[in-house]
Amino acid sequence: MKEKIEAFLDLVKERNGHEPEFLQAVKEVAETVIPYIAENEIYNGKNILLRMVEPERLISFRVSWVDDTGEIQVNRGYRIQMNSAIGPYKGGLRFHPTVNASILKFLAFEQVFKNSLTTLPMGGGKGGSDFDPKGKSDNEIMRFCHAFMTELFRHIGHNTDVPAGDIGVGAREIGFMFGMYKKLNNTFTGVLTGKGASWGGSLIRPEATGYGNVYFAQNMLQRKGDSFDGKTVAISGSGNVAQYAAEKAIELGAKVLTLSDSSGYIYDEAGIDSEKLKHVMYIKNDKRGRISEYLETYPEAKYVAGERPWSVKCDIALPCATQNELNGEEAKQLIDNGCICVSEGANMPSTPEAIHEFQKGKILFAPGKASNAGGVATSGLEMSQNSLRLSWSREEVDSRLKDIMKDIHDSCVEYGTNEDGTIDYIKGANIAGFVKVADAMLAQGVI
Ligand SMILES: NC(=O)C1=CN([C@@H]2O[C@H](COP(=O)(O)OP(=O)(O)OC[C@H]3O[C@@H](n4cnc5c(N)ncnc54)[C@H](O)[C@@H]3O)[C@@H](O)[C@H]2O)C=CC1
Ligand SMILES: O=C(O)CCC(=O)C(=O)O
Repeated sequence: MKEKIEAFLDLVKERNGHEPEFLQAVKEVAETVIPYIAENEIYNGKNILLRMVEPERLISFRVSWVDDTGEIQVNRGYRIQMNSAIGPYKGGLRFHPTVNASILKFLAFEQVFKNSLTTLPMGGGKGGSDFDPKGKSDNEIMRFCHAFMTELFRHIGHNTDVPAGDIGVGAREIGFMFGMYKKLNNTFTGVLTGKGASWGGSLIRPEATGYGNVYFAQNMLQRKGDSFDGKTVAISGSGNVAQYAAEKAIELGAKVLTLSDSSGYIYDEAGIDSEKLKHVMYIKNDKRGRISEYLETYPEAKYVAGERPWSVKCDIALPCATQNELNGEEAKQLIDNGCICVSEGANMPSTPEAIHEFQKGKILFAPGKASNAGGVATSGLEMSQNSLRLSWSREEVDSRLKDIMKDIHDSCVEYGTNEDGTIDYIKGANIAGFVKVADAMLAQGVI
């Protein structure tokens, strides 16, 4: 089996050798899915995984725009349409200077499995730009988003490809892009999700990824007779996912100790309570400042520049910032400090070495493609509401989100139970996500 997996990975490497993040994501899936394919006759000899690692379409385009000084800026835009076997391409747009084809291909590949896990009919895609929103004025953001959409619009549509937010793309950017799409197409459709509530957005979508991650962790803990109540929680990031993971953890009786950004982390020993979290939301969402500014209002907290929060003693860790933000050494430190559960809010935040430590330590570990699927699931619910021309209440959407996260958890248990009764949530998520897409691909023939 080892040789089979290596031969497959060598082939993928030959074609994508310069794409380390993509190869990392493929390796993690191949290690669990290839043995499953070998055991299941119907998938044998069909090269399904080889087809799944090749995007159906990869679009790259120039985005020219004028900054506030009158200078012309040029960025690169992308949309990766990875797999449409079970529904229209669906997945976020990331605006960050590190964006490149490797990062977007890893995200699009993960998205295919994640969307399949949600039980909703969504294929997988991802896109974005190497545009850096940091320090840009609202007008510059608007001009960039408009310029980006003047090309993207011809590749997407509410039945074709439905983008949404990701790092650097929130409600403000979705608004600007939706406006330009509507103008160019002269149609008001649910072509993007994450829209404002008064113009087609779903309640709870902003909260959904962070809440969903905590619901997933809650399911893992409940299975062991445990809960969030009274637990200490370390969270990385301070953006959309981190903020709402913190909100839900606090609501469930946990004490949130940390938040971070790319410059460092804050550690508040007394706990970041609801009021303090509101202030974080003001710093990050309104002022668009740095997490270190927390100390201007709460000087009793500590700020550690240039570090990540994983040396802080905690019961539960929720990495909610970005890929490869938790390495093997940090994973060891978390376990040595008594951490019992790691649930990924970000996409692929744990390095392979970190995952190895979590598995060796036999602690609860949820891979992002399962635990952060609440965001895209609620995007799926936004698409349903748009089609029905209805808006569901907060309670209705939240209750569906909870049910979906429980279904995803239970699918992971179904496909990921080891002989000793422990659950390999990585294996469970990969196989459960694979089966639905593979069955659809088989039914649709070689296309
Ligand atoms: N927004 C959503 O609905 C979903 C987001 N995700 C994933 O969650 C993660 C966070 O996304 P959002 O919160 O939406 O983005 P955001 O733009 O709202 O926040 C990103 C956060 O990550 C921090 N960050 C970025 N680069 C960093 C670095 N190199 N080191 C440390 N911190 C860094 C930023 O300072 C910020 O706090 C990403 O991995 C994203 O792909 C996953 C599922 C859905
Ligand atoms: O809601 C969506 O379509 C995008 C979510 C996303 O980008 C993700 O799950 O990583």
